[in-house]
Amino acid sequence: MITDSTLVFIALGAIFAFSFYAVLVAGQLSLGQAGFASLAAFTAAALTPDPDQIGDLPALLIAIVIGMAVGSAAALLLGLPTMHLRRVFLAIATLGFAEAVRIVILNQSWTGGANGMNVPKILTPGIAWVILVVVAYWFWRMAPSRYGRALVAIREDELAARAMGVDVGRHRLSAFVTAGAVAGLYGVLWAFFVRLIAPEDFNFAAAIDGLVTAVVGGSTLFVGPLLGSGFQTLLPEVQRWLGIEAGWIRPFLSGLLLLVVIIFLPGGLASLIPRRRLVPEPAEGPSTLGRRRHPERGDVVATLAGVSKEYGGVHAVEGVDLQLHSGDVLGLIGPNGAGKTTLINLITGLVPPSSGTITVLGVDVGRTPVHRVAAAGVSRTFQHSKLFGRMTALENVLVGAHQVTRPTFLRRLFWLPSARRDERRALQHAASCLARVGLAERGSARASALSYGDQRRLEIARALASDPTLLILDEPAAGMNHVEADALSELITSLAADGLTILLIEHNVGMVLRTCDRIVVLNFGEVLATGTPAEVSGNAAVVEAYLGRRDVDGADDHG
Ligand SMILES: Nc1ncnc2c1ncn2[C@@H]1O[C@H](COP(=O)(O)OP(=O)(O)OP(=O)(O)O)[C@@H](O)[C@H]1O
Repeated sequence: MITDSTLVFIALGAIFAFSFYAVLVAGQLSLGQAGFASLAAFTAAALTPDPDQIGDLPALLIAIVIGMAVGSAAALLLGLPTMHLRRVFLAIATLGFAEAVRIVILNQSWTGGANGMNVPKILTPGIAWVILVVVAYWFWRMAPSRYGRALVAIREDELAARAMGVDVGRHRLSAFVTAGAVAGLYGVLWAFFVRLIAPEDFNFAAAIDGLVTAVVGGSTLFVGPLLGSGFQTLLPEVQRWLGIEAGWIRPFLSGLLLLVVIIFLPGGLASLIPRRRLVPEPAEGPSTLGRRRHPERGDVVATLAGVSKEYGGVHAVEGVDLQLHSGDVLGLIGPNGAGKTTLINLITGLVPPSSGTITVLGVDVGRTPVHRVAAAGVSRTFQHSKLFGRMTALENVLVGAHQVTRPTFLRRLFWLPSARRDERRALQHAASCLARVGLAERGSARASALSYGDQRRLEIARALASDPTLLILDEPAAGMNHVEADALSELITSLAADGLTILLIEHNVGMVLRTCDRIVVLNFGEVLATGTPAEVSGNAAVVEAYLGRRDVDGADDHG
C-alpha cells in the first residue's frame, strides 16, 4: 500500500507544513508559503545545471541552495512591509502575494506558462526523509532555546513579550524568513520529484493543504507536521485500499478533522503526546546572571516633565512632573480612571506621550522601542495578568530573563557544551526568581493553572528575572488576602533594600502607606498631591478625592 511516492509525499507534506509551523509558533498566520515555494521551484528548475552532467546529488544540492535562498529572500522582501500586520490581515496580504506570484509565473514564457516546466526527477525517498529529519531537528532544537521561547511568548502575549525585552519585530521577521526558506525547500523538492511543475501546483488549495496539515498536526510540538502529513497523504491510500474512489472524501474528512481539532484539540494531534516539561535547576548559591549595577541610592532614575496623554478628547494624563530616585519605593494611588496605568504605560514606552518628555535610566522613552526601554533596566507587571498562559511558570520566568541570558539556538544545534552551561545558569536564575516570590515548588505548573495570587507572584518573578533597576508593579496585591499582601509588602521592602527602585500602583491603601517612602496621588490625570505616607493621608484634598470616597464605597482593601 505504501509506495515510494507515498513516502516522498508524506515527507514533502510534512516539510511544507513545517513552513507554516515556523510562523504559527509565533502566532502568525501566513498563506504566502505557496508563493515562496513556487518562486523557488521555478527559479531552481531554470538555474540548476543538468544532473546528467554534474550528477544527481550535486544538482539537487545546488537546487536546494537556490530554492532556499529565493524563498527566504522573497519572505524578507514581503516581510519588511507586512510584519506589522496581525492575524487575518497578514493572512490576506500573504495570500495576495501568493496569488500574484501564481499569475506572474503563469504568464512568463520561461516557466512554460500553464503547460508547466519539465524537471528531472532526482529526489529519492531516502533523501526526502533525510531532509525532513534535518528540518524537524532544526525545529526540535529551536523550541527550548531562548529564541524558540521568545517566539512562543510573542504568540501568547505580544505586549508582555515586548515588555520583557523581546524585540518582537525582529523575531517575527526571522520566523517569517525561516518559513520562506522552508517553503522554498519544499518547492524545490516537489519540482525535482514530480517531473512536471505547473503554477497550479502552488495555488490557494495547496496553501490551505499545508496550513491544515500544520494545524491538524499541531503547532505545539515538532512532530505535528509529520502526523498531519501522514494523515493527509495516507487517507487517499486507505480509500483506494478500501475501494472507495470518491475524490471528495479527502477534502471533506480533512475539513471535518480541522473543525474537530480547532474545537476540541487546539494544540493539534501532537498535543495528545505528553510533553516533557522543563524542570527547575536547583539554585547553587546566588544567581550569576544579571547583576546590573544600580545607580547610587538617591540618584535620579526617571524624570517626567510636563507629560500628557490624550485619547481622543480624554485627558488620561495631564501635565505630570515627576522624579523617581534610586532605592525609593514610590506609591501611585488615585481613583479608578485617574490615569495610573496610562502613566506607567508611558514610563515603560508602551504608549508615546502626547506632549512632554520622559527620561528613564538615560533613555528617551517616547522615542525608544519598548524592548530597549526594558533592556535599560525597566521591568513591570500588568494590572490584568499578562502571563504566557500555555507556558509553565518556569518558562515564563525564562522569557523574563531574555535580556540577561545569551542566545543558545545555534549552539544548541551543534550540542555545544557552552549552550548547556548557559541554559543551566538561566534555569538556576529562573529558579531563584521563583523562590524569591515563594513559588519555588510551582515551576513546572502551567501559568494559566496557577491560583490568582500565584499568578500575581509569578508576574513579579518574571519581571525580576530581567534584573531590573526600576520595577513597576501594577496592582500586585489585587485578589490577595491580608497574609499574602503582607508577604508582598515585605518582598517589596527587601527588593528596595537590594537597590531596586519600585513604583507601586495599588488600591490597597493600607499596604501603600506601610510600604512606600513617598506617594503620588493622581486625580483626573493630574498630580493631586505628593509626599510621605503621613503627609498624603493627612491631605484634605486626597481624603476628599480618593480616601474618603473609597471609604464611602465600603471598600475593605485599604488595609
Ligand atoms: N487605550 C485607551 N483608549 C482610550 N481611552 C483610554 C485608553 N487607556 C486609558 N484610557 C482612558 O484614560 C483614563 C485613565 O485610564 P487608566 O486606565 O490609566 O486609569 P487608572 O487610574 O489606571 O484606572 P484603574 O484604577 O481603574 O486601573 C480613563 O478615562 C480611560 O478610560
